[in-house]
Amino acid sequence: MPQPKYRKIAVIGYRSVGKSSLTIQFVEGQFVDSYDPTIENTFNKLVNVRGQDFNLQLVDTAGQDEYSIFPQSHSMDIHGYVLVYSVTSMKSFEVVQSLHDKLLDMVGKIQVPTVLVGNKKDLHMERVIKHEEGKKLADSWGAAFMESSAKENETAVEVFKRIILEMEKADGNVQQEEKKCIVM
Ligand SMILES: Nc1nc2c(ncn2[C@@H]2O[C@H](COP(=O)(O)OP(=O)(O)OP(=O)(O)O)[C@@H](O)[C@H]2O)c(=O)[nH]1
Repeated sequence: MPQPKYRKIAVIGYRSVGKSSLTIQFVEGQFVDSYDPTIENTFNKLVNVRGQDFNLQLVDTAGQDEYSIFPQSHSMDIHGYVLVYSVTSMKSFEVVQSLHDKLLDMVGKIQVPTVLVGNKKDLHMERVIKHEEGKKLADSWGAAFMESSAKENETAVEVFKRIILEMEKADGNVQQEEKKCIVM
């Protein structure tokens, strides 16, 4: 049995987009309806993807805006990034673009393993960002894209499995052929 791989993941985005809710849904399997702004929380979870155990450390970061100074700690020892916006908030979509730019500047690379997530997809009536817009942005970054609802366990799990696959790809552990059709 291979040893578990330790991977540290930062969850980043504008305020109130659902970073904590997605992380808690994944780690604890529950949705918390109340809003309690995060300073920073760390969670650990062991997951198995394709027969490999991953010992994940998830850093749920404080909400940022385009004026925030991107904390240096968010670029150190991090293997993958979950960048979150809310499909109900144009502001959060703009902010996630600025955060991505700052992130690349900080790590000094042109690409890092990233999943762009459009959260709150359950709020159909309040949607202002189309699926295609999110996908286009992620494509321009060379990142994976998905929409989620922190109310559903399934999509929260998918977000974190997707970032594991992105990190594995970056490490050369996913065959080219598999990239076209990713089976979870
Ligand atoms: N309907 C719906 N509400 C959500 C979803 N995700 C989060 N919320 C709600 O949105 C509010 C903010 O969620 P949080 O998870 O605290 O957001 P956050 O991004 O961690 O916020 P900060 O700590 O300020 O950065 C809470 O009231 C959540 O219950 C979702 O997918 N659907």
